[in-house]
Amino acid sequence: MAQPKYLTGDKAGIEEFIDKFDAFLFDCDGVLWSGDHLFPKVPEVLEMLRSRGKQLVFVTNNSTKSRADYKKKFDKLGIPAKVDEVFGSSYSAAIYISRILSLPPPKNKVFVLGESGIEAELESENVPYVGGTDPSLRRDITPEDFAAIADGSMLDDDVGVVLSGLDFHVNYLKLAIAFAYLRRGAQFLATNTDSTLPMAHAFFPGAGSVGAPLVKAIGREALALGKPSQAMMDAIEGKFKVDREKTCMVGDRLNTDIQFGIEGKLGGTLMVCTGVNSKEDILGEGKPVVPAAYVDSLGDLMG
Ligand SMILES: O=C(O)[C@H](O)[C@H](O)COP(=O)(O)O
Repeated sequence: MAQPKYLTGDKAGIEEFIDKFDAFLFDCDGVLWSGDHLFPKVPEVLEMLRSRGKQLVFVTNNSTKSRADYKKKFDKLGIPAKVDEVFGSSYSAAIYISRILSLPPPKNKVFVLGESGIEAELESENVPYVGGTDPSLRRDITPEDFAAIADGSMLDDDVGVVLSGLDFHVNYLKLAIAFAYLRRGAQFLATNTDSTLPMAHAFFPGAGSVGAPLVKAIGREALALGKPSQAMMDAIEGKFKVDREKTCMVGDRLNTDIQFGIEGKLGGTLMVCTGVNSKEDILGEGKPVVPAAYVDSLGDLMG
């Protein structure tokens, strides 16, 4: 497998690389920022690409925020972006449920293991849901709960899907309810299955780690609708009409972002080393996923 091209400090190489593409799909956590800490020169890079007529799409697996929430974050961090340029895993899951799965109402209700970003995107697609940020579920399970889950009186007969995402309020009660729906035959979906969440320049359990207890209990994986799922790439191509050959995926995580671009047969992939993976993960023989090029940090594209 060809070695990736190192572009940091290579002005001519950067120009040549950028000129190959009309569109850039940007991962967010680990590429643009860590939490609320913007990496150096990110606004300048995005502005430079826009000034050269490039189409930008922000493709994030972080299901805690809706597109509107991300637009607020971009504004707060001084990043020029339009809400329609954001395509998150919650939106991808909502589109899949409403337009692809499209279970016949009323059996299309979703039990959410996740935050308000998922709820907002389900609402944007008129998909009914329960669970999520419901405060009545943020408590210890009781003997009465065990009985009511077991006899079904606590469950909603219209729930046909369990959607698992990054949930900062996960607890045994919510897992027990989700598990009960899965045992009743509900479809098992995940916004994404990232093992870790890059935050505050460190790593924390990711969406995949939050949903792992359900995978263990039910004995099967969820269908993930975030990167590297090609259902997400197809939805992005359909919405933004990008030419895959002239599109580049920019990411920090090999097994989601870069794999997403390679499996999507995009014209190129660029890894930045400010997030999950580092250059040691892509240099040398026998590496499973290798980007076309890499830089130390996104700001290096300013040459
Ligand atoms: O655990 C997660 O959900 C992910 O680590 C996180 O949200 C990834 O976000 P992205 O890097 O795709 O913006």
